[in-house]
Amino acid sequence: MKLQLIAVGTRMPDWVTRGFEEYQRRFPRDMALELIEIPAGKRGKNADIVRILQKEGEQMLAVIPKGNHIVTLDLPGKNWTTPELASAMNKWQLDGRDVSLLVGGPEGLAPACKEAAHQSWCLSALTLPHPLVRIVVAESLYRAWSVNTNHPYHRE
Ligand SMILES: C[S@@+](CC[C@H](N)C(=O)[O-])C[C@H]1O[C@@H](n2cnc3c(N)ncnc32)[C@H](O)[C@@H]1O
Repeated sequence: MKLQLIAVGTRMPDWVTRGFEEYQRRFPRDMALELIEIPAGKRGKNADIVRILQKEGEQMLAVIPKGNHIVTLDLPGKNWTTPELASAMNKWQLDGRDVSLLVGGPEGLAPACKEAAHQSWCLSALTLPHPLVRIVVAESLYRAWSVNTNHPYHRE
């Protein structure tokens, strides 16, 4: 199974890139974590946010291979514990589809992305900055993988 993290925002600060790659490189070959960055629309003074969100959403959905299982990162989503995330990951693997995880930009995800989602995952009741979300997602997925494979990274 492949994991695809589709996130709005390019040109991340160095600490974000390094933080994400720190976890990305730990994934095994049979569960590689790919990052696809979607350029954020220009948010000028009179920007049409509805149109910008819609365009970001279209770009996100366009890079998802047909048949993938789609999980949005969203505040109304499910608050998974690590064992629950590990169990969800097990189900994804049994299901046999690749998984696309979607992280929105400053105003969140486009309605079309929310509609396309099969599952929604909430990391915390706090709104987190989108650059940080990609690091937390990578670490949490790696931890879930370590639970499922009895790797010593996760300790109860
Ligand atoms: C700055 S937030 C957007 C906030 C926006 N007001 C909203 O309601 O979605 C950017 C993205 O980070 C992700 N995100 C932020 N906090 C999150 C959380 N606690 N759980 C899951 N995803 C979160 C979501 O994908 C969101 O679209």
